[in-house]
Amino acid sequence: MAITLGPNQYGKAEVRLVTVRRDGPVHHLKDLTVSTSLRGELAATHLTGDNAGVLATDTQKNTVYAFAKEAPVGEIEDFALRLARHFTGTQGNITGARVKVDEHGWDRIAVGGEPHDHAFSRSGDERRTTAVTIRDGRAWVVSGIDGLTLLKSTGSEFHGFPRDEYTTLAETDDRILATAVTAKWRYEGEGIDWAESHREIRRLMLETFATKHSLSLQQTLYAMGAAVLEARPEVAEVRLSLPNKHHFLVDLSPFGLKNDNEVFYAADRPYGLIEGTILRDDAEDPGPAWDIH
Ligand SMILES: O=c1[nH]c(=O)c2[nH]c(=O)[nH]c2[nH]1
Repeated sequence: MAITLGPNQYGKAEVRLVTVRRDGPVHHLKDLTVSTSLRGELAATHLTGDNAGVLATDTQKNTVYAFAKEAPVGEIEDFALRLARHFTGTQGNITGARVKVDEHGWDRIAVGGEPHDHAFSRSGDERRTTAVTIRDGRAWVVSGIDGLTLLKSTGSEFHGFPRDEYTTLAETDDRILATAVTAKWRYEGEGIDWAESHREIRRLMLETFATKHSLSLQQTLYAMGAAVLEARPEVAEVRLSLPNKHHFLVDLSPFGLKNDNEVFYAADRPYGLIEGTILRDDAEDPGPAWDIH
């Protein structure tokens, strides 16, 4: 029985790339997931382990990040074409390349009806939620928002934290702050215009995220909940669960490129998870709180 190598390809899957183009105070965001896959004369590595023709998948990933800095990403079709032509044009044994790019949409957060310069909410994925509990004939309504992803490309710092022998995190006075909001708020009473209340609570949380200069996600969390309680008397308590969706600056210096807060690796895990409850101190106590959430 003869065994042969059939069709094969290799590449880096799902490179998470976020770029911020800074035109003065107005920032433009691109959020892409890029996958590369190369084909060609690759028998040697499979059959003998000779890697002379294997452009490392790590190099393919670096190329994605470096290309994002060397010229504006532009339309995803153009970006994919540039990358695919590069791989097939520079590696003698690579005769085919497939570059897939998914673009994730972001809308500018509206503040006072005007699109914000550097704060965005991701399109899609968001859900409006409610959980109603009847206990001893009494109704408790807890409504909320799930999967509302927000990002600000400046206006966020994190420093002053303790440094022990395990601390490596650099202090920063300008970072991307991104999160996916899970919010639950407990209503006081029932005769409420639920739709209007939801719309206004959402607006208050988004505007606060956009405009509050952040020294920590914890501070932003508190400000978002407090803004709701200050403006909406029908709400007794707000609970927020905010993952810190880290965006790491890509080190482009090995390629002779400077990264002025423009090219980021959007990590999906692990992530910080910041959670908290913001309460009105005169709110009625619903009893064991988790029963109604
Ligand atoms: O806003 C933040 N809060 C933290 O507690 C924390 N921890 C960390 O590593 N980065 C951040 N950012």
